[in-house]
Amino acid sequence: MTSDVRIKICGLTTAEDIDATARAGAHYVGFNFFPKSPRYVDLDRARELAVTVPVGIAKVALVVNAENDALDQLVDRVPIDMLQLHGSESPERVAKVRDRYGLPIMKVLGIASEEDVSKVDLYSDVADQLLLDAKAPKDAALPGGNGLTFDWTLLANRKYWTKPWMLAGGLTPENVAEAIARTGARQVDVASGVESAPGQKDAGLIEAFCRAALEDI
Ligand SMILES: O=C(O)c1ccccc1NCC(=O)[C@H](O)[C@H](O)COP(=O)(O)O
Repeated sequence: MTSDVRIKICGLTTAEDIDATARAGAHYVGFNFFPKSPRYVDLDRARELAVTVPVGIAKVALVVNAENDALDQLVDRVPIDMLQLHGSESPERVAKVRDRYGLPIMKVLGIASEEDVSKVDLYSDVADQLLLDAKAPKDAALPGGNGLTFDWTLLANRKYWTKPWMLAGGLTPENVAEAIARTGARQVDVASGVESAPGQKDAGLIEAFCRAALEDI
């Protein structure tokens, strides 16, 4: 028996990554357009990869506080299905991006406290999905993809949320089943937890992650 948990593998950079992710049964692939990331792909590379993604797997573009010019080029050149806003975009900015491109928006919230969790309400009317990730440390070079978990008990007393949400932050093949069981997440996202080195995806780890996430426990 497999569960109905949906899986996003983020920061794919090669054709082999796409192949491994599709074979493992993931539901979303993420392309990272943050230039400082070890997972960064430029528009040409992203386009080459995106056109090979099997139908039925959603192609997500991860951007950080991107301006319209950059988003215009991205959306024009790369056939994506969803935008992941991973910066400090306000609810107003999220609404504007959604209106301008007509694409579903996944807004990321960095979580380290109850107050951070309460921000879900601020974005529920303007985002199509929310991604709850560990808040990056103040001195971190990257706003995400740091392999850090957050305190999952912060999600225990949440009220009913109206939009689908995804759990991220430090997930691995070893802890993803526990994370799902403890938080009730129906969607999970991983970047560094399925890599052999920063930015290098490992097909065996992708397979193990998906198997563990889809296992009914
Ligand atoms: O992965 C990156 O390099 C990155 C850079 C800038 C912003 C976000 C980034 N990753 C975001 C993701 O979607 C990750 O999957 C998420 O933060 C969880 O990362 P990890 O803890 O490494 O699984």
